[in-house]
Amino acid sequence: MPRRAGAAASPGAACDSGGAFPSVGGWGPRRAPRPGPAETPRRPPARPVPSPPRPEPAAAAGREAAMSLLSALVPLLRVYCIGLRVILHQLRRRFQPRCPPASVFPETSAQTRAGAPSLSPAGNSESDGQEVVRKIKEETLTGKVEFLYCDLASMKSIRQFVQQFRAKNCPLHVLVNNAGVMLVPERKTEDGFEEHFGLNYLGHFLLTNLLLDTLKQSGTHSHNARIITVSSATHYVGKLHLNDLQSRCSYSPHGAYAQSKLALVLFTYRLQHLLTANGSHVTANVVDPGVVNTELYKHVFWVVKMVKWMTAWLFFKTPEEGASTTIYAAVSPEMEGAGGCYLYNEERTKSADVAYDEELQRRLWTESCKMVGISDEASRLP
Ligand SMILES: NC(=O)c1ccc[n+]([C@@H]2O[C@H](COP(=O)([O-])OP(=O)(O)OC[C@H]3O[C@@H](n4cnc5c(N)ncnc54)[C@H](O)[C@@H]3O)[C@@H](O)[C@H]2O)c1
Repeated sequence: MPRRAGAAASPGAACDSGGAFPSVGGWGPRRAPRPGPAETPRRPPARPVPSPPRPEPAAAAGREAAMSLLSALVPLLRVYCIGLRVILHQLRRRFQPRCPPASVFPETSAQTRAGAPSLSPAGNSESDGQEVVRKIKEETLTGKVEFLYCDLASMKSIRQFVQQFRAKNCPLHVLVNNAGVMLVPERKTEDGFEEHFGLNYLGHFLLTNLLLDTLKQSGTHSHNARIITVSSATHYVGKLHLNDLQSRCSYSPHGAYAQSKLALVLFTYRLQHLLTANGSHVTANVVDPGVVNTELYKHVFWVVKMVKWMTAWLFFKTPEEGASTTIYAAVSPEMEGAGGCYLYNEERTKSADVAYDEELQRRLWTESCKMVGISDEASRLP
């Protein structure tokens, strides 16, 4: 700072001094030689230009620390506020008399028990994946379940997964973009992206785009292929910083998580727009599971962890309850042909206003294509 202030003052002083520092090089206008002392016309002495007050280094550092604290605190409070609102809503619903959610998924159970669809749970943990495969096989008596490794924090791994999947020549009727991390400390993915943005958003952006041809070939007029992307209520308080998507200027884990979830909503709406413009038999919807008792909270502050541990049975949804809207979006006959919806508690609802901003959707899409290295063919479409 002091250097900048000094640098700014010098040229001004030079100009005002009426040639105290005459131009000698080629850049400034040539001037007549300076008159000698006898001929010097009487001019009032040049007034020194007051340089801007220099901030004390300690004060500046203090102000900077306060600003960065504030930029971490605001997203934190916003995320906790929206979390509390969702919890209160869940609690009210829990004690409301409702019809049992019985026959929402008759198709699924029939299909899976008959062994019709094959499933490819994908993830970055071989042991967890094999456990999922074992459970599905146990419950559905179908052998067509195979775990495929895919690390969504690595563009290379995503490309390898897609290659492996395509080599199987299987149709793809439902793609669920579910993986996510929350409130991780500031760190980068293998490709150098901020982890929330890189994994939660860009990973799914690339995966979906690479699988789009297979999805288009699998969907039909009466049975559209479906893309379901799991977002979160935190998107309502998210801010998309198009000029700083990697949170380089200031990092807040809460802000970064909320931004990644808002990006997923913007992405889904843009994707649906492009699919419709293309006449594809594929739909894209976005799901908010609510506040669910899962491993997602492993990076929260220990006090919050304690509170969660004591109260989750009352305030949080079980993983099964949390998954129900995703399953509804994936198989419900009511959702056949419906795209561009934000679903919460198995109902269509409104997402944040900013998510409907088509210009923002378009700009994010273009930027994302550049980041993951795919061509933005959509840029030619309206
Ligand atoms: N739990 C909640 O309260 C809540 C609320 C809103 C939204 N969500 C969203 O629901 C989704 C599922 O989260 P969850 O609550 O089941 O949490 P979870 O931690 O139990 O599950 C996250 C999943 O993501 C997978 N994953 C993490 N990193 C990965 C990587 N690099 N590559 C591939 N897979 C990876 C994990 O293996 C795990 O299966 C997330 O997108 C999350 O943001 C959860």
